[in-house]
Amino acid sequence: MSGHGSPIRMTSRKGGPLSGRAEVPGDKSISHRALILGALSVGQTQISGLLEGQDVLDTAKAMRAFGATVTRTDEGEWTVEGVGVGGFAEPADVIDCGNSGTGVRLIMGCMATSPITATFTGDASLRKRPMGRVTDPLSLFGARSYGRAGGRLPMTVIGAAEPVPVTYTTPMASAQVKSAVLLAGLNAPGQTVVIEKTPTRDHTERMLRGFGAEVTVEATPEGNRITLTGQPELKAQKVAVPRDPSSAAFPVCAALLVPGSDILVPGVSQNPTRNGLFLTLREMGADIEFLNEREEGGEPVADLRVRHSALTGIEVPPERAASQIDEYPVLAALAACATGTTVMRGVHELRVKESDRIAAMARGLEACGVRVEEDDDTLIVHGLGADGVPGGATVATHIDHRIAMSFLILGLVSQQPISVDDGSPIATSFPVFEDLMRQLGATITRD
Ligand SMILES: O=C(O)C1=C[C@@H](OP(=O)(O)O)[C@@H](O)[C@H](O)C1
Ligand SMILES: C=C(OP(=O)(O)O)C(=O)O
Repeated sequence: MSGHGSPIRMTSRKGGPLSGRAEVPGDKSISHRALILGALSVGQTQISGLLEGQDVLDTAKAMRAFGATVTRTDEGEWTVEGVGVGGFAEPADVIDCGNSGTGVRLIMGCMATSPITATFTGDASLRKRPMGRVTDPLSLFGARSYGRAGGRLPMTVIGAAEPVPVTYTTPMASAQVKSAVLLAGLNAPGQTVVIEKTPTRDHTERMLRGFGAEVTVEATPEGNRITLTGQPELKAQKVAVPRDPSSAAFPVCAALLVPGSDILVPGVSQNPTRNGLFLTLREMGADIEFLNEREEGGEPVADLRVRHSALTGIEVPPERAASQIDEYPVLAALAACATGTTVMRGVHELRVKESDRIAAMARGLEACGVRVEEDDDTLIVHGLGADGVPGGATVATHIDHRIAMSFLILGLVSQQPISVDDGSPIATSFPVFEDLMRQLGATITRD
């Protein structure tokens, strides 16, 4: 049974300014996709800068179970010897995707149009998350699935022996759903179409093109219409993974909050489907310079110079939600130290992440002395100003890496230290978080 190791209680407290370079690891979304598309290609894909977080390591293990050869060199490069589109073997055992929604949903997509059966599970957090959002469209290709009530893991997917192509409008803004449909479409004859009302991260489309698939994107009144031509031969590639903007968010917000700080965060992806937080922070008054803007691995990147700033609460435009969806927890923590109120609407999707992130942030902030309001789709944080957050609480993280990191950042400026009951899930996305923050000068300890 998939588990979750012993809890690691962690505490952060006030200290001096942060300075230096924060070299955050590779992008998690791109890392999953590089392994998956490598496995679906012919030849040897070479990946540099892969995020070696547990979520991605679980995807690497899954790709081996479907027949790909995945290896790591001593220099930290990864290679994937692929089996080609339609070449997946039936795994001999249950596929355990750990804590990763991206891993399980994308992998379900890419096996659903092959005549094989696979059973998926995950940790206690992933087993609570809805899978119907991917198995519903996968059934249109001819796949069948059997899971627990509410479309929960463990779940068995029986791939379609004679898949048909699909046209599907995603009912929620989700790159995981979009990607699952496109990956399933790879092994269906003809054209598979995904229509999304709100644009979501486009790494699957970019990388599919990079591996040789034909993918077109057309803006229509209904939203983006993405068309994939099925059964291409994907060719192995060299992939350079840019640094993860969702991980960069933590040192960036820490530097904005801690007086006197001045840090450089190099090589961070600035893909417009991912950069919402940086726009929001600037509107709040953040001093962030975007230096040396360039292209790396098919993605726009920049070096961010971030200095301590006085911040003001804002109303975050709801149409920006998809482009900063994973950054709301740390934004909520930062908003607690702004002057005035920060209103975050259109954020219902946060309720079905590793935890219910609206509830987890609201309860944690309240425990730290911050007034919040929430409804199904909204989180409102009443800022207490730069030195105003009392802290002095232990916050429940609910097996959610981003909740843990967000409160450890808040503890760097609250009047009393803040503890999290379990920092172990941080290793799913940002295994070097503690070391990196300590090197910048932050005081974060394991109790
Ligand atoms: O496709 C991806 O790589 C991701 C999509 C997002 O999830 P949704 O598709 O559920 O919005 C995001 O929250 C997740 O961290 C990564
Ligand atoms: C939501 C996240 O990941 P996933 O859905 O892949 O578990 C995240 O990393 O914040």
